[in-house]
Amino acid sequence: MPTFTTIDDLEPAQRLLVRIDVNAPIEDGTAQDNRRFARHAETISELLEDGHALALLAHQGRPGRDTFVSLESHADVLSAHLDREVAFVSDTFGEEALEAIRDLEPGDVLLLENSRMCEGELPEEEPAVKAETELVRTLAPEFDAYVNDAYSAAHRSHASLVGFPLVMDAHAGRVMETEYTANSAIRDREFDGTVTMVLGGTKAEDLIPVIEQVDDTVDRFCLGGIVGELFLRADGHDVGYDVDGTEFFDHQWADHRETIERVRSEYGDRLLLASDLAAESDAGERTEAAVENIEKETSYLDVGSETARRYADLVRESDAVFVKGALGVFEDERFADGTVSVLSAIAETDCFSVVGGGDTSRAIGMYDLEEKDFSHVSVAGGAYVRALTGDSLVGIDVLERR
Ligand SMILES: Nc1ncnc2c1ncn2[C@@H]1O[C@H](COP(=O)(O)OP(=O)(O)O)[C@@H](O)[C@H]1O
Ligand SMILES: O=C(OP(=O)(O)O)[C@H](O)COP(=O)(O)O
Repeated sequence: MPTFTTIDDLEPAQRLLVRIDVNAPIEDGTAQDNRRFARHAETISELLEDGHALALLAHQGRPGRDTFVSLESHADVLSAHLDREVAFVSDTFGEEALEAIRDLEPGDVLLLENSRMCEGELPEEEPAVKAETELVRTLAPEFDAYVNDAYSAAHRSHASLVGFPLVMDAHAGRVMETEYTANSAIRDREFDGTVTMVLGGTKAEDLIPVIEQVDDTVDRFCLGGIVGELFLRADGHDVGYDVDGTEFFDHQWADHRETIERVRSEYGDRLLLASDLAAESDAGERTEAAVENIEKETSYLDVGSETARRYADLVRESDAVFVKGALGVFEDERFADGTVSVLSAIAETDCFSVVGGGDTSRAIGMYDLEEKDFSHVSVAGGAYVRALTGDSLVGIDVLERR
């Protein structure tokens, strides 16, 4: 049972600072809808119905990446889900933001600018240090209470997530509460039979520690995506290198090479890698190659069809399956085979299954799969896998410590 308080414990009609996580895929500078908007919209609606006035705090991307953009378009996506206007101010805690915050009336909702554009939000530091940042010190006195609904970012010790609970009344929102309950139940559960974990996506730093920490529970790991390509590089294949200006591989390889090589040699056959990969041909079509024949200058965008079938078969034989991260760029139909084959195989069976990741869980809606065919679909990625390992999440720790 969680030991944090929730929005049920709020006094009526308060001025609330609500941390949500609408970190989303970006196309042409604009936020694309993912499941996070709909889930947070439910918390927001409930708070508005209770007569609160809300300022929403959120982040998008990381400095230096293409996805590091303003939250202006996020306000539009959220407005569509809420069926009411979400005002936006292109400032987080400066004069313009404070003016907009002070104008809030009960029932109003205002989205503040990307918190990662503020000094002090990043990097990861102790909550007590974050509580001293200008962001926290300026915004806290403007509100009666802080609500953290951003479960999917709760593994980050950033100011907007861990600073406020140290200096003001703070509660968990509905997404925080439901994800915490679901993911803790998974963590505490014992499984009979074969447990498979499918790991992909872009963030090796989040996934590699997980492999070692869930070692007792998980029988085999099926790897794909950028993370899988880094492991293929460790096997000496010509893949997992940055080409065409991509910035996925070389810095992750520099940071995690030793761990990747160690995990690869320790886990041997329990760690399954792609035997073929798919890329885009000059004619714009999907083309495939066995890993022995891949070329260093090609950008690979999905596992190949032989690998997709093999992973899907392993999923069908499993009693529990955990997925984090896509096996390819599923947003493009040509490169969705790996991800969709695995998800469809899960949906066909009655195994216990959890699919996590803000991007990955989006594939369920995009490819006409139904949420009811999965035991739990988490809007969190890194936070969910960390919770699976039994590690606590700092954003929840600070709520519990209150
Ligand atoms: N080979 C690849 N090249 C580029 N992007 C990839 C590749 N494989 C997977 N991806 C991308 O990984 C993203 C999901 O990764 P990530 O953000 O780490 O996971 P999540 O948000 O689901 O936790 C997908 O949007 C997908 O496009
Ligand atoms: O999308 C997120 O994480 P996820 O991709 O692991 O689900 C969170 O918003 C955290 O973002 P970050 O991984 O840039 O710190």
